[in-house]
Amino acid sequence: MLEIAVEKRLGDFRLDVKVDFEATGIVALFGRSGSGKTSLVNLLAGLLRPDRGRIAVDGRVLFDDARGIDLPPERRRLGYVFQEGRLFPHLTVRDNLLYGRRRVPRAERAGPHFERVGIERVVGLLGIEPLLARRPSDLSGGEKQRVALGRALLAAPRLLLMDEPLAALDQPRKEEVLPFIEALRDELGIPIVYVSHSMEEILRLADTMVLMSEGRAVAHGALEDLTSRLDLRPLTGRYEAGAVISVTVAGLDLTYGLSELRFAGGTLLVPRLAAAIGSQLRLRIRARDVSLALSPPGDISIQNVLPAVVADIGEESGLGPHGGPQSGSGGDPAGGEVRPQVDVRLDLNGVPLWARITRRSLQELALAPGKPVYALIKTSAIDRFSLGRPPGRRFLPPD
Ligand SMILES: Nc1ncnc2c1ncn2[C@@H]1O[C@H](COP(=O)(O)OP(=O)(O)OP(=O)(O)O)[C@@H](O)[C@H]1O
Repeated sequence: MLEIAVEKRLGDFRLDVKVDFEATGIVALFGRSGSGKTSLVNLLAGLLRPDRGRIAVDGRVLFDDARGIDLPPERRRLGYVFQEGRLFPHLTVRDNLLYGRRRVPRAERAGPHFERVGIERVVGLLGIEPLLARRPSDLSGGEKQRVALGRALLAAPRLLLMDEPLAALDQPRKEEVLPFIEALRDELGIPIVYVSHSMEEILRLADTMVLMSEGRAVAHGALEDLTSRLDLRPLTGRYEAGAVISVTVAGLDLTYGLSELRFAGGTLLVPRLAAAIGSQLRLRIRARDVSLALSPPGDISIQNVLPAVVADIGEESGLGPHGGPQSGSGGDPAGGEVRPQVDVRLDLNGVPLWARITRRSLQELALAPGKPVYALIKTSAIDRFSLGRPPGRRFLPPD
Protein backbone atom coordinates (compact mmCIF):
# COMPACT_ATOMS: atom_id res chain seq x y z
CA MET A 1 0.00 0.00 0.00
CA LEU A 2 1.33 3.39 -0.95
CA GLU A 3 -0.04 6.24 1.17
CA ILE A 4 0.67 9.72 -0.11
CA ALA A 5 -0.51 13.03 1.33
CA VAL A 6 1.96 15.72 0.36
CA GLU A 7 2.07 19.40 -0.40
CA LYS A 8 4.93 21.14 -2.14
CA ARG A 9 5.32 24.57 -3.67
CA LEU A 10 7.70 24.83 -6.63
CA GLY A 11 7.80 28.43 -7.83
CA ASP A 12 4.27 29.15 -9.03
CA PHE A 13 3.38 25.48 -9.16
CA ARG A 14 1.60 23.86 -6.24
CA LEU A 15 1.61 20.11 -5.82
CA ASP A 16 -1.11 18.83 -3.50
CA VAL A 17 -1.50 15.09 -3.80
CA LYS A 18 -3.62 12.91 -1.58
CA VAL A 19 -3.93 9.36 -2.77
CA ASP A 20 -3.67 5.87 -1.31
CA PHE A 21 -3.38 2.89 -3.60
CA GLU A 22 -2.42 -0.73 -3.63
CA ALA A 23 1.09 -0.95 -5.03
CA THR A 24 1.00 -4.18 -7.01
CA GLY A 25 2.04 -4.79 -10.58
CA ILE A 26 2.56 -1.57 -12.49
CA VAL A 27 0.77 1.55 -11.33
CA ALA A 28 0.86 4.22 -14.01
CA LEU A 29 1.23 7.84 -13.06
CA PHE A 30 -0.32 9.57 -16.04
CA GLY A 31 -0.88 13.20 -16.84
CA ARG A 32 -0.01 15.97 -19.22
CA SER A 33 3.38 17.57 -19.31
CA GLY A 34 3.68 19.81 -16.27
CA SER A 35 0.98 18.05 -14.24
CA GLY A 36 3.50 17.20 -11.52
CA LYS A 37 4.40 13.56 -12.16
CA THR A 38 8.16 13.92 -11.90
CA SER A 39 7.86 16.18 -8.86
CA LEU A 40 5.70 13.58 -7.13
CA VAL A 41 8.15 10.80 -7.92
CA ASN A 42 11.01 12.95 -6.61
CA LEU A 43 9.08 13.46 -3.38
CA LEU A 44 8.61 9.70 -3.05
CA ALA A 45 12.27 9.01 -3.78
CA GLY A 46 13.43 11.60 -1.25
CA LEU A 47 15.08 13.77 -3.89
CA LEU A 48 12.66 16.58 -3.07
CA ARG A 49 11.29 17.40 0.38
CA PRO A 50 7.56 18.02 0.82
CA ASP A 51 6.55 21.24 2.58
CA ARG A 52 4.25 19.09 4.64
CA GLY A 53 2.59 15.71 4.61
CA ARG A 54 3.23 12.02 4.94
CA ILE A 55 4.46 9.21 2.69
CA ALA A 56 4.33 5.53 3.68
CA VAL A 57 5.02 2.33 1.77
CA ASP A 58 3.42 -0.79 3.24
CA GLY A 59 3.07 0.95 6.58
CA ARG A 60 6.73 2.02 6.64
CA VAL A 61 6.84 5.79 7.02
CA LEU A 62 9.32 7.48 4.66
CA PHE A 63 8.29 11.02 5.42
CA ASP A 64 6.11 12.59 8.06
CA ASP A 65 6.74 16.22 8.92
CA ALA A 66 4.48 16.05 11.98
CA ARG A 67 6.67 13.30 13.45
CA GLY A 68 9.94 14.70 12.13
CA ILE A 69 10.58 11.67 9.86
CA ASP A 70 12.43 12.20 6.59
CA LEU A 71 14.38 9.15 5.48
CA PRO A 72 17.24 9.93 3.10
CA PRO A 73 16.91 8.40 -0.41
CA GLU A 74 19.28 5.50 0.29
CA ARG A 75 17.24 4.39 3.31
CA ARG A 76 13.90 4.48 1.51
CA ARG A 77 14.61 1.21 -0.33
CA LEU A 78 13.12 2.50 -3.55
CA GLY A 79 14.69 1.99 -6.95
CA TYR A 80 14.66 4.81 -9.48
CA VAL A 81 15.05 4.53 -13.24
CA PHE A 82 15.23 7.81 -15.12
CA GLN A 83 14.48 8.72 -18.70
CA GLU A 84 18.14 8.46 -19.63
CA GLY A 85 19.92 5.58 -17.91
CA ARG A 86 22.43 7.69 -15.96
CA LEU A 87 24.96 4.87 -15.90
CA PHE A 88 28.47 5.55 -14.72
CA PRO A 89 30.41 6.06 -17.96
CA HIS A 90 33.77 4.92 -16.56
CA LEU A 91 32.42 1.61 -15.22
CA THR A 92 31.67 -1.54 -17.19
CA VAL A 93 28.13 -2.86 -17.29
CA ARG A 94 29.09 -5.46 -14.69
CA ASP A 95 30.45 -2.80 -12.33
CA ASN A 96 27.44 -0.58 -12.89
CA LEU A 97 25.27 -3.52 -11.84
CA LEU A 98 27.43 -4.32 -8.83
CA TYR A 99 27.14 -0.70 -7.76
CA GLY A 100 23.42 -1.32 -7.35
CA ARG A 101 24.16 -4.40 -5.29
CA ARG A 102 26.51 -2.57 -2.96
CA ARG A 103 23.82 -0.04 -2.14
CA VAL A 104 21.86 -2.66 -0.24
CA PRO A 105 22.36 -2.09 3.50
CA ARG A 106 24.19 -4.96 5.19
CA ALA A 107 21.24 -5.82 7.38
CA GLU A 108 19.11 -6.42 4.28
CA ARG A 109 21.54 -8.66 2.42
CA ALA A 110 19.66 -11.85 3.16
CA GLY A 111 16.19 -13.25 2.91
CA PRO A 112 13.80 -13.82 0.03
CA HIS A 113 13.42 -10.14 -0.77
CA PHE A 114 17.13 -9.84 -1.49
CA GLU A 115 17.55 -13.23 -3.11
CA ARG A 116 14.76 -12.91 -5.64
CA VAL A 117 16.83 -10.22 -7.33
CA GLY A 118 20.07 -12.18 -7.51
CA ILE A 119 22.54 -10.97 -10.10
CA GLU A 120 22.22 -14.01 -12.35
CA ARG A 121 18.47 -13.83 -12.39
CA VAL A 122 18.38 -10.12 -13.16
CA VAL A 123 21.03 -10.44 -15.86
CA GLY A 124 19.07 -13.34 -17.36
CA LEU A 125 15.71 -11.59 -17.21
CA LEU A 126 17.07 -8.48 -18.88
CA GLY A 127 19.17 -10.36 -21.44
CA ILE A 128 22.29 -8.35 -20.64
CA GLU A 129 24.80 -11.17 -20.22
CA PRO A 130 26.56 -10.38 -23.53
CA LEU A 131 26.99 -6.75 -22.46
CA LEU A 132 28.66 -7.26 -19.09
CA ALA A 133 32.19 -6.32 -20.16
CA ARG A 134 31.17 -3.26 -22.19
CA ARG A 135 31.06 0.36 -21.14
CA PRO A 136 27.90 2.48 -21.43
CA SER A 137 29.32 4.37 -24.45
CA ASP A 138 29.23 1.07 -26.39
CA LEU A 139 25.57 0.37 -25.70
CA SER A 140 22.45 1.27 -27.67
CA GLY A 141 19.78 3.38 -25.95
CA GLY A 142 17.64 0.30 -25.31
CA GLU A 143 20.57 -1.64 -23.88
CA LYS A 144 21.45 1.25 -21.57
CA GLN A 145 17.92 1.28 -20.21
CA ARG A 146 18.00 -2.46 -19.60
CA VAL A 147 21.26 -2.07 -17.66
CA ALA A 148 19.81 0.86 -15.71
CA LEU A 149 16.84 -1.34 -14.82
CA GLY A 150 19.19 -4.09 -13.71
CA ARG A 151 21.17 -1.71 -11.52
CA ALA A 152 18.01 -0.45 -9.84
CA LEU A 153 16.70 -3.98 -9.29
CA LEU A 154 19.90 -5.31 -7.80
CA ALA A 155 19.52 -2.81 -4.98
CA ALA A 156 16.53 -4.99 -3.95
CA PRO A 157 14.01 -2.14 -3.82
CA ARG A 158 10.62 -2.43 -2.15
CA LEU A 159 9.18 -0.35 -4.95
CA LEU A 160 10.61 0.69 -8.29
CA LEU A 161 10.00 4.21 -9.58
CA MET A 162 10.34 4.58 -13.33
CA ASP A 163 10.16 8.08 -14.74
CA GLU A 164 9.54 8.01 -18.50
CA PRO A 165 12.06 5.18 -18.95
CA LEU A 166 11.29 4.85 -22.65
CA ALA A 167 10.81 8.49 -23.58
CA ALA A 168 14.33 8.91 -24.98
CA LEU A 169 14.06 5.82 -27.19
CA ASP A 170 12.78 5.53 -30.75
CA GLN A 171 9.90 3.17 -31.47
CA PRO A 172 11.97 0.05 -32.30
CA ARG A 173 14.03 0.51 -29.13
CA LYS A 174 10.84 0.99 -27.12
CA GLU A 175 9.51 -2.28 -28.48
CA GLU A 176 12.79 -3.91 -27.54
CA VAL A 177 12.66 -2.79 -23.90
CA LEU A 178 8.92 -3.22 -23.21
CA PRO A 179 8.95 -7.03 -23.00
CA PHE A 180 11.70 -6.81 -20.38
CA ILE A 181 9.62 -4.46 -18.26
CA GLU A 182 6.71 -6.89 -18.62
CA ALA A 183 8.98 -9.75 -17.57
CA LEU A 184 10.07 -7.87 -14.43
CA ARG A 185 6.48 -7.16 -13.55
CA ASP A 186 5.50 -10.80 -13.94
CA GLU A 187 8.58 -12.55 -12.58
CA LEU A 188 9.90 -10.46 -9.72
CA GLY A 189 6.80 -9.19 -7.97
CA ILE A 190 8.35 -5.79 -7.25
CA PRO A 191 5.68 -3.11 -7.56
CA ILE A 192 6.46 -0.38 -10.07
CA VAL A 193 5.23 3.20 -10.20
CA TYR A 194 5.56 4.05 -13.86
CA VAL A 195 5.49 7.67 -14.99
CA SER A 196 4.52 8.31 -18.56
CA HIS A 197 2.55 10.66 -20.70
CA SER A 198 2.21 7.96 -23.34
CA MET A 199 -1.14 6.26 -23.00
CA GLU A 200 0.06 3.56 -25.40
CA GLU A 201 2.77 2.51 -23.00
CA ILE A 202 0.48 2.62 -20.02
CA LEU A 203 -2.20 0.58 -21.69
CA ARG A 204 0.33 -2.02 -22.50
CA LEU A 205 1.99 -2.21 -19.09
CA ALA A 206 -0.19 -1.04 -16.26
CA ASP A 207 -3.29 -2.38 -14.60
CA THR A 208 -4.00 0.61 -12.42
CA MET A 209 -3.54 4.30 -13.01
CA VAL A 210 -3.26 7.49 -11.00
CA LEU A 211 -4.33 10.40 -13.14
CA MET A 212 -2.56 13.70 -12.42
CA SER A 213 -3.74 17.14 -13.38
CA GLU A 214 -2.43 20.52 -12.26
CA GLY A 215 -0.54 19.16 -9.29
CA ARG A 216 -3.32 16.90 -8.02
CA ALA A 217 -4.22 13.24 -8.27
CA VAL A 218 -7.68 13.63 -9.78
CA ALA A 219 -8.57 9.94 -10.12
CA HIS A 220 -7.13 6.52 -9.53
CA GLY A 221 -8.30 2.99 -10.17
CA ALA A 222 -8.37 0.20 -12.72
CA LEU A 223 -7.15 1.20 -16.15
CA GLU A 224 -10.20 -0.22 -17.90
CA ASP A 225 -12.48 1.88 -15.70
CA LEU A 226 -10.59 5.16 -15.94
CA THR A 227 -10.15 4.97 -19.71
CA SER A 228 -13.88 4.42 -20.19
CA ARG A 229 -15.00 7.31 -17.97
CA LEU A 230 -16.48 10.14 -19.94
CA ASP A 231 -15.69 12.81 -17.35
CA LEU A 232 -11.99 11.97 -17.53
CA ARG A 233 -11.73 12.00 -21.30
CA PRO A 234 -10.36 15.55 -21.47
CA LEU A 235 -7.48 14.36 -19.31
CA THR A 236 -6.85 11.00 -20.93
CA GLY A 237 -6.30 12.80 -24.23
CA ARG A 238 -7.75 13.38 -27.67
CA TYR A 239 -5.77 10.84 -29.65
CA GLU A 240 -5.85 8.31 -26.89
CA ALA A 241 -9.63 7.99 -26.87
CA GLY A 242 -10.30 4.28 -26.91
CA ALA A 243 -11.19 1.26 -24.86
CA VAL A 244 -9.08 -1.42 -23.25
CA ILE A 245 -10.44 -4.92 -23.57
CA SER A 246 -9.20 -8.15 -22.00
CA VAL A 247 -9.43 -11.06 -24.41
CA THR A 248 -8.47 -14.72 -24.68
CA VAL A 249 -6.79 -16.07 -27.80
CA ALA A 250 -9.41 -18.58 -28.88
CA GLY A 251 -8.25 -19.83 -32.23
CA LEU A 252 -6.22 -19.41 -35.35
CA ASP A 253 -7.57 -19.40 -38.88
CA LEU A 254 -4.62 -20.80 -40.81
CA THR A 255 -6.27 -20.35 -44.19
CA TYR A 256 -6.41 -16.60 -43.80
CA GLY A 257 -3.78 -16.03 -41.13
CA LEU A 258 -6.17 -14.55 -38.59
CA SER A 259 -6.30 -14.97 -34.83
CA GLU A 260 -9.62 -15.14 -33.00
CA LEU A 261 -9.85 -13.21 -29.77
CA ARG A 262 -12.79 -13.89 -27.48
CA PHE A 263 -14.26 -11.59 -24.86
CA ALA A 264 -17.65 -11.10 -23.23
CA GLY A 265 -18.78 -8.88 -26.11
CA GLY A 266 -18.04 -11.39 -28.87
CA THR A 267 -15.13 -12.54 -31.02
CA LEU A 268 -12.62 -10.33 -32.78
CA LEU A 269 -10.55 -11.34 -35.78
CA VAL A 270 -7.11 -9.78 -36.02
CA PRO A 271 -4.04 -10.50 -38.12
CA ARG A 272 -2.28 -13.57 -36.77
CA LEU A 273 -0.69 -12.97 -33.36
CA ALA A 274 2.37 -14.60 -31.88
CA ALA A 275 0.44 -15.78 -28.86
CA ALA A 276 -0.56 -19.30 -27.91
CA ILE A 277 -4.19 -20.33 -27.89
CA GLY A 278 -5.60 -19.85 -24.41
CA SER A 279 -3.30 -16.95 -23.55
CA GLN A 280 -4.81 -13.78 -22.22
CA LEU A 281 -4.16 -10.45 -23.83
CA ARG A 282 -5.24 -6.92 -23.31
CA LEU A 283 -5.79 -4.83 -26.35
CA ARG A 284 -6.82 -1.38 -27.15
CA ILE A 285 -9.30 -0.26 -29.73
CA ARG A 286 -9.27 3.41 -30.57
CA ALA A 287 -12.52 5.29 -30.91
CA ARG A 288 -11.55 6.51 -34.37
CA ASP A 289 -11.26 2.90 -35.59
CA VAL A 290 -14.84 2.00 -34.69
CA SER A 291 -17.83 2.74 -36.97
CA LEU A 292 -21.50 2.17 -36.28
CA ALA A 293 -24.41 0.68 -38.21
CA LEU A 294 -28.05 0.14 -37.28
CA SER A 295 -28.19 -3.31 -38.88
CA PRO A 296 -25.43 -5.80 -39.67
CA PRO A 297 -24.09 -4.69 -43.04
CA GLY A 298 -23.92 -7.26 -45.84
CA ASP A 299 -21.43 -6.53 -48.58
CA ILE A 300 -18.61 -5.14 -46.54
CA SER A 301 -14.96 -5.99 -46.05
CA ILE A 302 -14.97 -5.35 -42.32
CA GLN A 303 -14.69 -8.66 -40.47
CA ASN A 304 -15.61 -7.55 -36.98
CA VAL A 305 -19.28 -6.70 -36.62
CA LEU A 306 -20.37 -6.84 -33.00
CA PRO A 307 -23.82 -6.15 -31.55
CA ALA A 308 -23.81 -3.35 -28.96
CA VAL A 309 -26.04 -0.84 -27.21
CA VAL A 310 -25.39 2.91 -27.09
CA ALA A 311 -24.55 3.75 -23.48
CA ASP A 312 -23.60 7.38 -23.61
CA ILE A 313 -22.74 10.16 -26.02
CA GLY A 314 -20.01 12.66 -25.26
CA GLU A 315 -17.99 15.36 -26.85
CA GLU A 316 -14.97 14.32 -28.81
CA SER A 317 -12.29 14.28 -26.12
CA GLY A 318 -9.64 16.91 -26.01
CA LEU A 319 -9.05 20.14 -24.26
CA GLY A 320 -11.54 22.90 -23.94
CA PRO A 321 -10.51 26.39 -25.02
CA HIS A 322 -8.60 27.09 -21.80
CA GLY A 323 -6.90 23.77 -21.37
CA GLY A 324 -9.57 22.51 -19.00
CA PRO A 325 -12.30 19.98 -19.43
CA GLN A 326 -15.06 20.80 -21.88
CA SER A 327 -18.40 21.60 -20.44
CA GLY A 328 -21.79 20.38 -21.54
CA SER A 329 -22.50 18.09 -24.45
CA GLY A 330 -23.99 20.54 -26.91
CA GLY A 331 -22.61 21.45 -30.26
CA ASP A 332 -21.24 24.84 -29.28
CA PRO A 333 -18.56 24.29 -26.68
CA ALA A 334 -15.90 26.70 -27.92
CA GLY A 335 -17.54 29.99 -28.64
CA GLY A 336 -19.59 29.27 -31.77
CA GLU A 337 -17.44 26.53 -33.26
CA VAL A 338 -19.31 23.26 -33.73
CA ARG A 339 -17.25 20.19 -33.03
CA PRO A 340 -17.72 17.88 -35.99
CA GLN A 341 -17.30 14.63 -34.10
CA VAL A 342 -18.69 12.97 -31.03
CA ASP A 343 -17.62 9.93 -29.04
CA VAL A 344 -20.23 7.28 -28.49
CA ARG A 345 -19.75 4.87 -25.62
CA LEU A 346 -21.06 1.43 -26.41
CA ASP A 347 -21.92 -1.45 -24.16
CA LEU A 348 -20.98 -4.84 -25.58
CA ASN A 349 -22.46 -7.22 -23.07
CA GLY A 350 -20.95 -5.23 -20.21
CA VAL A 351 -17.68 -4.34 -21.97
CA PRO A 352 -17.27 -0.67 -22.89
CA LEU A 353 -16.10 0.35 -26.36
CA TRP A 354 -15.87 3.81 -27.89
CA ALA A 355 -16.77 4.91 -31.41
CA ARG A 356 -15.87 8.32 -32.80
CA ILE A 357 -18.37 9.36 -35.41
CA THR A 358 -19.47 12.60 -37.01
CA ARG A 359 -22.19 14.67 -35.45
CA ARG A 360 -23.98 14.31 -38.75
CA SER A 361 -23.98 10.47 -38.47
CA LEU A 362 -25.23 10.81 -34.91
CA GLN A 363 -28.25 12.68 -36.19
CA GLU A 364 -28.84 10.62 -39.32
CA LEU A 365 -28.82 7.37 -37.31
CA ALA A 366 -30.80 9.04 -34.49
CA LEU A 367 -28.47 7.53 -31.93
CA ALA A 368 -29.44 7.84 -28.30
CA PRO A 369 -28.67 5.91 -25.12
CA GLY A 370 -30.34 2.49 -25.16
CA LYS A 371 -30.40 2.15 -28.95
CA PRO A 372 -29.08 -1.18 -30.33
CA VAL A 373 -26.31 -0.81 -32.93
CA TYR A 374 -23.51 -2.79 -34.53
CA ALA A 375 -19.89 -1.83 -33.94
CA LEU A 376 -17.67 -2.27 -37.00
CA ILE A 377 -13.96 -2.71 -36.37
CA LYS A 378 -11.37 -3.33 -39.04
CA THR A 379 -8.97 -6.18 -38.32
CA SER A 380 -6.04 -3.85 -38.95
CA ALA A 381 -7.26 -1.42 -36.29
CA ILE A 382 -5.70 -3.55 -33.60
CA ASP A 383 -2.08 -2.55 -33.73
CA ARG A 384 0.56 -4.84 -32.33
CA PHE A 385 1.94 -2.22 -29.99
CA SER A 386 -1.36 -1.98 -28.20
CA LEU A 387 -1.30 -5.64 -27.27
CA GLY A 388 -0.19 -6.27 -23.75
CA ARG A 389 -0.46 -9.26 -21.55
CA PRO A 390 -2.63 -8.74 -18.54
CA PRO A 391 -0.49 -8.13 -15.46
CA GLY A 392 0.48 -11.11 -13.40
CA ARG A 393 -0.07 -13.68 -16.10
CA ARG A 394 2.64 -15.54 -17.94
CA PHE A 395 2.79 -15.25 -21.65
CA LEU A 396 4.05 -17.95 -23.92
CA PRO A 397 6.94 -16.81 -26.08
CA PRO A 398 6.20 -15.78 -29.66
CA ASP A 399 6.27 -18.63 -32.16
N1 LIG B 1 12.28 23.68 -8.95
C1 LIG B 1 11.20 24.20 -9.55
N2 LIG B 1 10.93 25.50 -9.49
C2 LIG B 1 9.84 26.02 -10.07
N3 LIG B 1 8.95 25.30 -10.75
C3 LIG B 1 9.16 23.98 -10.86
C4 LIG B 1 10.29 23.36 -10.27
N4 LIG B 1 10.23 22.03 -10.54
C5 LIG B 1 9.11 21.84 -11.27
N5 LIG B 1 8.46 23.01 -11.46
C6 LIG B 1 7.20 23.18 -12.18
O1 LIG B 1 6.29 22.27 -11.66
C7 LIG B 1 5.42 21.80 -12.66
C8 LIG B 1 5.38 20.28 -12.65
O2 LIG B 1 6.59 19.79 -13.15
P1 LIG B 1 6.86 18.23 -13.30
O3 LIG B 1 8.21 18.06 -13.91
O4 LIG B 1 6.62 17.56 -12.01
O5 LIG B 1 5.73 17.80 -14.31
P2 LIG B 1 5.57 16.45 -15.17
O6 LIG B 1 4.14 16.10 -15.08
O7 LIG B 1 6.56 15.45 -14.71
O8 LIG B 1 5.92 16.97 -16.60
P3 LIG B 1 6.65 16.21 -17.84
O9 LIG B 1 5.70 15.17 -18.30
O10 LIG B 1 6.84 17.31 -18.82
O11 LIG B 1 7.94 15.67 -17.31
C9 LIG B 1 5.89 22.40 -13.95
O12 LIG B 1 5.08 23.50 -14.24
C10 LIG B 1 7.30 22.82 -13.64
O13 LIG B 1 7.67 23.93 -14.43
